[in-house]
Amino acid sequence: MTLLCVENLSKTYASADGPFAVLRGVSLTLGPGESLALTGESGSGKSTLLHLIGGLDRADAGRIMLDGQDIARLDDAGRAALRRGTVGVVFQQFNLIPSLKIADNIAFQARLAGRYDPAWCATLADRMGLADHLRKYPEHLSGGQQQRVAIARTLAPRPKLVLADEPTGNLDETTAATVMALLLELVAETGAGLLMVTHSQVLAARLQRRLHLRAGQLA
Ligand SMILES: Nc1ncnc2c1ncn2[C@@H]1O[C@H](COP(=O)(O)OP(=O)(O)OP(=O)(O)O)[C@@H](O)[C@H]1O
Repeated sequence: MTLLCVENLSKTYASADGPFAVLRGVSLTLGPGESLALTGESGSGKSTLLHLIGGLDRADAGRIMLDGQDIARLDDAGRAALRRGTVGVVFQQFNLIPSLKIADNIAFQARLAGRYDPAWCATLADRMGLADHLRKYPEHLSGGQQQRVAIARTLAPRPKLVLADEPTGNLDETTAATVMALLLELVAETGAGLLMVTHSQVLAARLQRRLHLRAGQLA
């Protein structure tokens, strides 16, 4: 089954100069285990598209089928369940919870989703090189370590689809490469689909497919 099917999606924002059509009939599909890079100039609507797919915002027209469900037809509880368990999101900002130790940050999303698996969380921490940091708080970790925590947290509930928005944009080149390699490796192992926004052609080339967003449409 197709994991994600986006059909003819449109989104218009109100601006001071009148309505601004960010997305104008965007369609794409993604299967389980597939990875897709989404590139496009700044302001081309990449983050908007990711937010719509993640159920964080609503489209004006078109349809998003995720895991066989039309997400526009879900009620609030259904959308919340989708955001917690089916879809995992990694942003450029790490968004860790400062008052929670690393172990609890990693487990947070999975616990919310009722899918906490201690052995899998331990594996993620291990693979991410975080095993020695589990009792620390986020402020005591480097940027690269914090982003690895954020990725582990996203993967902990075993989402079927991972949405990543410039996930290594805040890291230096070497750290970014390491973190990206881990992300790709673990996503591949879980069999999730990956849709990643990036400005980097080098990163985009590491994914199986690539789409470019221009003037609100995909090329
Ligand atoms: N909530 C909003 N209200 C009004 N306009 C918005 C809103 N969110 C985004 N926009 C506008 O929509 C356009 C697309 O924004 P978006 O963040 O999706 O672009 P992007 O391709 O992700 O850009 P970047 O690569 O710089 O992150 C921009 O012109 C932005 O100003």
